[in-house]
Amino acid sequence: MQIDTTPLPGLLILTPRRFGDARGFFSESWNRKTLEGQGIALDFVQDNHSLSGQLGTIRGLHYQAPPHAQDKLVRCGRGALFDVAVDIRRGSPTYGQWFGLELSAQNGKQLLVPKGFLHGFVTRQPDTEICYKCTDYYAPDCDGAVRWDSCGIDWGLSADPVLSDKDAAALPFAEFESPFTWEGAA
Ligand SMILES: Cc1cn([C@H]2C[C@H](O)[C@@H](COP(=O)(O)OP(=O)(O)O[C@H]3O[C@@H](C)C(=O)[C@@H](O)[C@H]3O)O2)c(=O)[nH]c1=O
Repeated sequence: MQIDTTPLPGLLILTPRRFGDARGFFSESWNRKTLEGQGIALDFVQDNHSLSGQLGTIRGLHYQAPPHAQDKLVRCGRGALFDVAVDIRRGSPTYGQWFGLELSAQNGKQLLVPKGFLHGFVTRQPDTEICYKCTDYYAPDCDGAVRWDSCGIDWGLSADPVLSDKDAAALPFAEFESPFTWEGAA
């Protein structure tokens, strides 16, 4: 697995090796033992998969608060998306900063989004599927959202995005009080 850092401490890009042949390719998108050897020890307990039909669909920006905060390993199963994480660890040298990366079925890249980050994405192709593993179970009482257009993110949109009612009504970043601290970061 190739591991690349980003400008935001703890946010990593994981690119699995692909073994190509006449049928296509094989790759290990997660291997606990291998990754532990590379300094990433995580216990994933839930695997999520969603489909967004329309190009320009945004899901986000989401987090789960402690005690059910989640690390997420995100990849694209079909199509292409621009995946975004925002540092919300109070006291972090990069608090409030965002990083985005194209994840596609073709490039196979994965974003490892640790606890203490908002996460969201915009689809860059119709019928795009996202798959992500999480280190804690879904906990609706700890579910939180910040408005997609309140963090200065360049989503690369040429029209209004498709949003859920929940995401359209989310709190702007300026009014958001993060439950995460830099000191609490693993
Ligand atoms: C996230 C989640 C949702 N659900 C249910 C609740 C709801 O009825 C339905 C749709 O939920 P949402 O609208 O929150 O789905 P969605 O907007 O796709 O939410 C996801 O967005 C991305 C960006 C993330 O980072 C995820 O952690 C998650 O927050 O699915 C679960 O049963 N388990 C889960 O883990």
